[in-house]
Amino acid sequence: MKQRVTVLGSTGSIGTNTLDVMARHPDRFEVFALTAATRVDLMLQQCVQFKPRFAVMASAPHGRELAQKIKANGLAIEVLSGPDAIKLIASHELTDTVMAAIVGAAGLASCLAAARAGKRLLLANKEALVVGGDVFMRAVREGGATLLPIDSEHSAIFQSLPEDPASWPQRVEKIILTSSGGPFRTREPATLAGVTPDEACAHPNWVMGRKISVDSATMMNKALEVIEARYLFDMPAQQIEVVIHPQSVIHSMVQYRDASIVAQLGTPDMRVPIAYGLAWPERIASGAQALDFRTLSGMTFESFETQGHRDRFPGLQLAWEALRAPAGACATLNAANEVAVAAFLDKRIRFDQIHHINLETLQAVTTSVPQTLDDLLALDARARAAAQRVVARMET
Ligand SMILES: NC(=O)C1=CN([C@@H]2O[C@H](COP(=O)(O)OP(=O)(O)OC[C@H]3O[C@@H](n4cnc5c(N)ncnc54)[C@H](OP(=O)(O)O)[C@@H]3O)[C@@H](O)[C@H]2O)C=CC1
Ligand SMILES: CC(=O)[C@@H](O)[C@H](O)COP(=O)(O)O
Ligand SMILES: [Mn+2]
Repeated sequence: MKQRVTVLGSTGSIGTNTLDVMARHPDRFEVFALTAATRVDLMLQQCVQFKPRFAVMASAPHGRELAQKIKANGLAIEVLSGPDAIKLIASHELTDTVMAAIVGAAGLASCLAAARAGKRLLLANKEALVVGGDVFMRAVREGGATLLPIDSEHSAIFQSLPEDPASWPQRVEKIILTSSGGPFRTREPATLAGVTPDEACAHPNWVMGRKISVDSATMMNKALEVIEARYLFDMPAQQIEVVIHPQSVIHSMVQYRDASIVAQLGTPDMRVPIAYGLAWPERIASGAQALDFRTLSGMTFESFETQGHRDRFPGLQLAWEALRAPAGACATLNAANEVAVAAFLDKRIRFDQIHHINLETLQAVTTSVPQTLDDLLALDARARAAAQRVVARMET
């Protein structure tokens, strides 16, 4: 029987790559539902090609626009709108697999719904786990969901770990996350105040959405990934390390107690971890090119402690600081960062101010240990309001 897949965030970079992989295997996969926020015309094209049972837009006006176009094209697809509709199809009894590819904490509620409904949950939406933390992982356990990482580093780690999670604490010395260093790896820290959103989004190796691209440029992406690894693999924060590897060939590594290191390598193409998640434990064609070692010019590594990286990327350290604080600190950090990145992309603040907003918000918001989705959403809202106040002060 075919896997019936729901793609949350189907119009984004991960969403379109997911549909690309699925289209290569019509015998294995069918699209059950698609969701998007603003790109109605792309959603319509996807509906024409994949004929899902449901198409969901995040807001009612976009839902109405899509419904008109679906009707005009004579398609028999049910159009819904709003966050509750996204939750509904993420947990629908007729879907087996949910690709979580909404950007930001906006994806948290649908991830939790899929987890509680026991779905095979393919997690690209790292912010949902950073915000959800233990609440998220509890929902996965209690719902009996299968959680598979899509983030390239976490897919690499998952592929490099032994099959039995019970053996990880005894066997694993540490996790080594690789980071490209982004577009500003060699840039003088003092000049970062003047960079534009387009410069920040010009990632040297990966083509991605604008929010994650800015995160790569500040290395907040790696901070979020440290927190993501902490929860996904139940790994103490002090056993997670970051090394700068500008070529993005090694996607991450696991170091074992005997000093052996196991890594996953490949060209920088998200269709590889997506195909792995869709087919796991099997392997299927992804459409990506394999590495050609005869033409690979080299692999290099830089310590975070050298070449001014600490000054260039002050945000990375916040991951370990947030993980040392009460659990809500990770949600606060994420909310601040989402607000700061949006303000930078809107040209309301400078690039170097992103870190100051994150730091100040972390200091301003007192955190507790959230127990429920409502607790998390309330904390997220409080942290966003605090971050907006810092942005407003910086704008003037
Ligand atoms: N891109 C990549 O290579 C990687 C991405 N990730 C993670 O995957 C997630 C998606 O990233 P990416 O694909 O780059 O992002 P994009 O910005 O390209 O896509 C985001 C998707 O989410 C939808 N969306 C945005 N806001 C909302 C909302 N409030 N409610 C519902 N849907 C919404 C968008 O709809 P619309 O476009 O219609 O407005 C779009 O479909 C992020 O968490 C990112 O960190 C992780 C590893 C690699
Ligand atoms: C493709 C992917 O998983 C991104 O998170 C990517 O890793 C970004 O690269 P850097 O954050 O290492 O620059
Ligand atoms: Mn990543």
